[in-house]
Amino acid sequence: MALLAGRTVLLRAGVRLGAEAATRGGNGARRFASHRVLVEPDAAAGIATIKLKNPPVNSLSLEFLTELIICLEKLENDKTFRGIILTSDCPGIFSAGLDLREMCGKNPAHYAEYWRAVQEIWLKLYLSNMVLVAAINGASPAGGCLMALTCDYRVLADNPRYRIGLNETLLGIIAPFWFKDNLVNTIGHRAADRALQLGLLFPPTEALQVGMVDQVVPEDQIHSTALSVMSQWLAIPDHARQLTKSMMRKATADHLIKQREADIQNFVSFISKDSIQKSLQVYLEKLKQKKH
Ligand SMILES: CCCCC/C=C\C/C=C\C=C\CC(=O)SCCNC(=O)CCNC(=O)[C@H](O)C(C)(C)COP(=O)(O)OP(=O)(O)OC[C@H]1O[C@@H](n2cnc3c(N)ncnc32)[C@H](O)[C@@H]1OP(=O)(O)O
Repeated sequence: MALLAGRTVLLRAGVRLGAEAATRGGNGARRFASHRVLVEPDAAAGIATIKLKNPPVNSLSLEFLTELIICLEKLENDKTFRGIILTSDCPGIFSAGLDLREMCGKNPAHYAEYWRAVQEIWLKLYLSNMVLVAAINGASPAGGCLMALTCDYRVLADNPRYRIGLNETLLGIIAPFWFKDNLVNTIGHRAADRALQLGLLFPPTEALQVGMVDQVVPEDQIHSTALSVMSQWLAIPDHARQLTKSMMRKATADHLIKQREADIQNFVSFISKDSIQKSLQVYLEKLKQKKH
């Protein structure tokens, strides 16, 4: 069982926490990994590196999101850790965003369950008491970008194929208001207005210019840079940093929390429309045919 938004929910079949590996790392810290979320703890430094491993593209399926939510809950409750580095184990891809197959051809109850999990991961990451550094080592569209935007600092590997942004309009869908709020808080209103309407995916140089990421570094330096940024952030006393983070983020998170059920209903009715289903299917088909 896992706690989702204060409710205890049964994990769907297939998400078997019993299948977790729990071993001790070299420094004595407990190392745990589910199928798709690898955690590399450095207890001495108080840092855990989370590696997303849902090949081929780290799309955020319901099962993957559920594993990630559980992993974050565990880390948040473990006083050993003060910081998380969020990165990918899939070469060239940070995350392809929400799993389009969860939003196509399913029933309203499924859409509602899925959307609640999407809200939950965002709230968990955005309101985390820990320092979150995104080491973005691959393409990061839509929901992948959103995950990075929840972090306190973003380092992007310098590769023109690693584009980042909220490209929802290109799929014929709309970024929800809380995706938009998170983006506005990061790059400002004018840049967000343009980026959202055009569904812009920024290559590294432009992402840095617009403020979507804080640093662009050669690919082989991404982890060392994330570690050095982390040590700078961890030098700040936790209570002062955490209260400041909460002061900066609470209003944005409360905006969603207050409208959570209405947001789920909006999503379900929007995504169930025939025209939206058609757009998503066409987009998925294009992705599949790209290779042929
Ligand atoms: C008024 C009320 C409003 C309420 C709100 C309403 C709506 C909001 C709803 C939703 C918001 C959604 C946000 C999202 O995150 S949507 C997802 C957007 N993601 C993308 O556009 C990325 C698509 N993928 C890519 O561009 C490329 O795959 C990528 C650059 C990531 C990697 O390229 P690469 O060439 O390496 O790999 P591919 O060959 O393209 O893909 C391999 C394999 O994976 C499948 N796939 C890719 N992305 C997804 C995905 N997001 N979901 C599911 N599956 C994906 C792809 O089809 C290939 O499959 P196969 O051919 O091997 O079977």
